[in-house]
Amino acid sequence: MEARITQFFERYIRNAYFPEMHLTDIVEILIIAFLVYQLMIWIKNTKAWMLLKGILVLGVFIFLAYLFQMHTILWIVRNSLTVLATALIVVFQPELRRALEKLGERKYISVVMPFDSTKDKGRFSEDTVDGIIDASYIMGKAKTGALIVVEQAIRLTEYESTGIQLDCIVSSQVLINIFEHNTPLHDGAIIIRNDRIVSATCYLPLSDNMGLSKELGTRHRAAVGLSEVSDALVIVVSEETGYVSVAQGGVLDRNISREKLREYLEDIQNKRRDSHGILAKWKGRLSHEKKSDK
Ligand SMILES: Nc1ncnc2c1ncn2[C@@H]1O[C@H](COP(=O)(O)OP(=O)(O)OP(=O)(O)O)[C@@H](O)[C@H]1O
Repeated sequence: MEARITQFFERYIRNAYFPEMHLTDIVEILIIAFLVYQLMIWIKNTKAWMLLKGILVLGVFIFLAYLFQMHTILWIVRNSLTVLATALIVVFQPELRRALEKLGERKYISVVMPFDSTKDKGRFSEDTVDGIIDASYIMGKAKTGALIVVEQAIRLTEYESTGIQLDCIVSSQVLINIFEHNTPLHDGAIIIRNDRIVSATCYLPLSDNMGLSKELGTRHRAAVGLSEVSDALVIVVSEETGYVSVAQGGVLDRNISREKLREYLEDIQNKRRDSHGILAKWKGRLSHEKKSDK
């Protein structure tokens, strides 16, 4: 028995090829695993999922053409590959742009440059935070619909220009007044930059995330849509339910409490970076995915 085991080890284990592992190999594997995971999330949350299914069907078709040696079809496929690659870049231009913008976001830059001097400066004041929170919950109670965009590092000039330019200090009274029914500025979204409202009645891009609840209408889709293509924090007050929700990074956190909204706002004010850093957001994203899988 012993001899057999030794023989087995001699034959299979000793001759087996174990590549030499270095620390850089482990780091490389971790980076690739992280990138593949991000790619899978991206495919799941964008129109890439439908496209992937289309590509699979096309792949099966090409395979059959290859199997049955259909030369003309294979010739067409060979000659249109470059056009297809260019078409993919054009179709995914907004998503690719967003991915590059995300890389340039300050949270990643500050990992590389820990001495970033702007890190501890708040983007907006406590008064602005209080104004947004008070207005959101007063409007929620009165079932007044609202869409409030809080700009961060990425400038929202292209969306700002779809609305009416304003230059007004944020306060709960002004916000409530803007979203009052049957007033000229109540439709669409307002954009807040630092402590000022810079535009109202703005049109935001609608999300095509198929995972969003069917009971949500265009106001919520617009909030998620903008949060997918920018780093903005978007607050939605539902006219139907009075719920206050927040969209950030393509994820909608529905019916949140005052305290939670304050956490979101203080987080982007850069005051709570330690407890709400990249890791915490990652954990939050995982739990959101678990919830939406149910
Ligand atoms: N693309 C958009 N950009 C900005 N605002 C939008 C956009 N689409 C819709 N809205 C706003 O949402 C309003 C319509 O909301 P709708 O009832 O369709 O959405 P909802 O998500 O069901 O919200 P609610 O719960 O408040 O009813 C519009 O009157 C407009 O003010």
